[in-house]
Amino acid sequence: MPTESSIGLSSPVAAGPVAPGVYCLRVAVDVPLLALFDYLSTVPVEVGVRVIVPFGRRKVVGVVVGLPEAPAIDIALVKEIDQVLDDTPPLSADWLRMASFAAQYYQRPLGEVILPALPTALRKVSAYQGKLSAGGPVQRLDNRKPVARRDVPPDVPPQLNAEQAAAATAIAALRQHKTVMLHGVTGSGKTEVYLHAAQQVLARGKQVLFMVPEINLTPQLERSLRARLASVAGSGALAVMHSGLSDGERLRAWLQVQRGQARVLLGTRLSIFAPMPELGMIIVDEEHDTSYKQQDGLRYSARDLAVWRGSDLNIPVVLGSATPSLESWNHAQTGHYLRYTLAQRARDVALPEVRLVDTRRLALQQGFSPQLIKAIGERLAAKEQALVFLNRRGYAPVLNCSSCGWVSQCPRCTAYTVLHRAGARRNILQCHHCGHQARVPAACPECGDQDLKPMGRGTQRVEEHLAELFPQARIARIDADSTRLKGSAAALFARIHAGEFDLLVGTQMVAKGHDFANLGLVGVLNADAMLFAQDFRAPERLFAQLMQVAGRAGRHVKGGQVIIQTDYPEQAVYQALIRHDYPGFAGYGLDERKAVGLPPYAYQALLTAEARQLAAALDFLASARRLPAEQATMYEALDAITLYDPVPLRVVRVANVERAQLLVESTNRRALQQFLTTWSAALAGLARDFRVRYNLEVDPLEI
Ligand SMILES: Nc1ncnc2c1ncn2[C@@H]1O[C@H](COP(=O)(O)OP(=O)(O)OP(=O)(O)O)[C@@H](O)[C@H]1O
Ligand SMILES: [Zn+2]
Repeated sequence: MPTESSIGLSSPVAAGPVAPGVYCLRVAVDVPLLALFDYLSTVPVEVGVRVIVPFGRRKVVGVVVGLPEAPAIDIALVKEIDQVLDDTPPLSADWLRMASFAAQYYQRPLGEVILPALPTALRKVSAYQGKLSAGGPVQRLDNRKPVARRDVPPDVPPQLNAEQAAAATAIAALRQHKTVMLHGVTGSGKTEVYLHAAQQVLARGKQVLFMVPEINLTPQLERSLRARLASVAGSGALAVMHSGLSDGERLRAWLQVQRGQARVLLGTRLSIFAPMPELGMIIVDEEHDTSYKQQDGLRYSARDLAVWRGSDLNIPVVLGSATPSLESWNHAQTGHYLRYTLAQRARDVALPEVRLVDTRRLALQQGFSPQLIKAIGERLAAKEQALVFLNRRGYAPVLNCSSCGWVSQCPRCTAYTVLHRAGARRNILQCHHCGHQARVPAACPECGDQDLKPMGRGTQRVEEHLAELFPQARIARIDADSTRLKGSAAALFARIHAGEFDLLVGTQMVAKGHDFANLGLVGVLNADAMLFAQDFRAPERLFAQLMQVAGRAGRHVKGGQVIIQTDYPEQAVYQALIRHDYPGFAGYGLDERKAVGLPPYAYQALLTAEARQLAAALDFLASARRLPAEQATMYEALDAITLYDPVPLRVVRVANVERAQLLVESTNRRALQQFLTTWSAALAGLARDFRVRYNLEVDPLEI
């Protein structure tokens, strides 16, 4: 019973019964390919309502997306729905428009967009039927005692400086859609600008969606938001949504915003799909951050969807960053986005001095230059905190036999295994690609020599060195390993902010957003690793990362300093950093992209195939590449499209699966979209023939 159209919503107005007392519903369910199916109902049901329907031998939850006059197939074959779920308001027309746009743009069936966006309980048959369902998840939640109110005493907002005031006033004055880029150097007080603009939107009775890249940024921000917004919108006006919530917490937040009880939603990328009936503004903080891109399932960019949703709802969207993505910067340069600049730090402090230490001719002590060691010592003596940044977790990236050259390798991946300290005396080898773990061999598996040595260093080893160098210092390590448990990142950051540590060692987790009050020095180790990465966005990302981490220094204390150790001090990235020159770096980057026709001057899609054997993946891609020339409908669009040769991924094998990719490019976004729609429809059948798994990613961030 699949219908003809796989996407596209029909009119929400009931078409009237197909027979007396019988209504036809078009329902989206979470299955691949044709995700819309027709059902009959004996009661009229609105578009946007969830229903339980029979599907094959199962029952599933679906969402009504259309009310056709007649089913697309023989009515005798059409089944009846099982149950109407009316314990939440229907998904609104604008919400469904966004889902439909995302489905079209990212080449996914509508049902695979709509249903995964809902809290689990709202899309689970067992939550509604069976012994334990007790009136359904919404009623169960509503029956429980209300949540403890988390009142935070109101704070006194600082007097905005002139740049902040200009930006906040201009943003708050917008009464229709405009995308505003708030380009503010690190510590320039972008948060205050958001808060002031948001307050005014709330005062007009609207809701605000405030997006941040990562969960570990939310506690600090959550507190300021509660403190600041209580007076305008009442306490309890804030809901928080991120992937670290339990199913119940997520459902609660969803209902609070959908019912309009919560006026502000603070959330990570998934919050772009929150139902907000009175949405009046969307704020995307650190808009350049790659966490806004979902990396599996529907591979959407929450930032891009935010701009789309804002335009669809005709409301302003604010994109804030010290280092905007080149895509967004380009829009600002061409006048497509409004731009406000905060060039000064908000407090009475200057941007930190950035110093490059040329490590080519230096004797390093366990990876540290004498300059960095001296600088750390001085900060500690002055009772300030210092941070050592190294974007590599574990003890050492590889274990090596010094007599035969053996290196520790993952048996399932084309990658080294990383040496980790798993306890006081216990070391393990761990693969960062598939999670595979192995004991550390007592002797070299190749030659039997016992002299196995860790090569290079990760955060654990740096922590160990620092403890030797500065035995008095209280050291905290912040990386994915030290913050694995739920809530532990928030707890660790709380202790750091409370001044319980003198020295911090961390990966990019510490780089973002945090307003450290007592941090005077940032030291950067091994930044060069990213300098020569193949990905064309690597320099942009390195610059952003270093600028962000540098920006943690000297935010409240004077004389902040950043020391970057490098073998390539003359590189453009580093030279721009010394000058804090984002516009210069971005201008240079955009010129380069333009010269070779890369985004934002071209649009891309990436077809990735996975198979047991690389050859199968490559064969599939080669056939996929030939398809268009063989099919007349696709051939027409081909003029504007470039299909590159299929190539193996850099890390070819992960968990015994081999991977290859095919890049599709066009300077014409619409042509690319048209092409992808026809092409992706044909790919599914092809993949079945070749027995490969594949995914098609639009606007890929990594190639
Ligand atoms: N007008 C102001 N007067 C005094 N202090 C201010 C003012 N505005 C903001 N601040 C303070 O300045 C500090 C930096 O602000 P904030 O964290 O918002 O910077 P940011 O622009 O988000 O920086 P980053 O991009 O580095 O995260 C905070 O401690 C904030 O409380
Ligand atoms: Zn592995």
